[in-house]
Amino acid sequence: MDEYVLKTRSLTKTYRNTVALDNVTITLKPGRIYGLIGHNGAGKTTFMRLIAGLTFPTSGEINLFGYTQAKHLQHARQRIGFMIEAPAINTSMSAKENVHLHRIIKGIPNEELEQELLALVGLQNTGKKKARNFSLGMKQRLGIALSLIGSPELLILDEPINGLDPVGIVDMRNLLQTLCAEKNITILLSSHNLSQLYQVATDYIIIDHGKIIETITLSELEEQCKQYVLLRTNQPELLVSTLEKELHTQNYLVMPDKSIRLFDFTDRMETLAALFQRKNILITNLSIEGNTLENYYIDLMERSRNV
Ligand SMILES: Nc1ncnc2c1ncn2[C@@H]1O[C@H](COP(=O)(O)OP(=O)(O)OP(=O)(O)O)[C@@H](O)[C@H]1O
Repeated sequence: MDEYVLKTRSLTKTYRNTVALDNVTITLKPGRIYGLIGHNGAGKTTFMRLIAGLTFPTSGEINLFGYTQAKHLQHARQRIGFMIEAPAINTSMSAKENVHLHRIIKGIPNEELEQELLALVGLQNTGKKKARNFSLGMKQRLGIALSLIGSPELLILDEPINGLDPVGIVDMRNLLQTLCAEKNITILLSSHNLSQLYQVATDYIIIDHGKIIETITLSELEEQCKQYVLLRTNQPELLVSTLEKELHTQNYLVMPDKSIRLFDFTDRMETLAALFQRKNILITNLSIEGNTLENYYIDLMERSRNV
């Protein structure tokens, strides 16, 4: 079934001399967490502002929950929540007062929602403390609580992790995963740092100079950045049969140059070295190889810029 929350077709936004977003065609499916990754100025905020209706496209189409026409789109936008640029909080008010104010503005009668949302984002015990005295992580979580007031099906968050300390990052990751898994909210969040969103997002959309240069799922990314033991020997057949017989693994590849990539035992180099010595296999290389996330991202950028 072709289920989707959002589809864009050739979405483009130009400012006077700048193409901020260039022919972006993507589909977001429900129940997933999408990481929009790109350097400063890549077009992430512009994309989010377009979807949220904060600015208008120069050309192209936005299809939100099946609606494309301007008047229907505006209605469909009631089903999204967003925190773009700074969280919309009043810093002279407490967390509870902020949530209350936004609930009233949105005309939502359910008062219990206030406490429920504060608990969800971990701010239920902040009492009268004013938001100006909150940590950045607390402010971000309050901003998310505000964007959840209309019970959105799609949540758009611009750099919610940026600037958080390690504890704040863990809290934010847990919150996002809870929202997706337990509240069934599809999430689109941006970051300029791929590793920041690693293990949080299920899908990664890499953007550069306004263009999507790659979309990749978490498992594909893990595959790309997989570590392996690189083995070289002049007895590759013997080595392979030893791996199978002694270590009971077939998780290896023999490369055209007869080197062997072993994807198991990456943390057991001593075991491997001892085994090959015992079996009198002369090893000329035994090292851990593989792309790091950082290298993967840098390579991707370089390749796209050289096209
Ligand atoms: N209102 C505007 N007027 C003119 N140019 C703009 C405007 N908004 C964005 N731009 C330009 O569009 C491009 C994309 O900007 P955008 O803010 O979407 O990038 P970004 O990926 O969100 O970057 P950052 O991480 O720095 O926020 C940049 O070159 C930016 O200078």
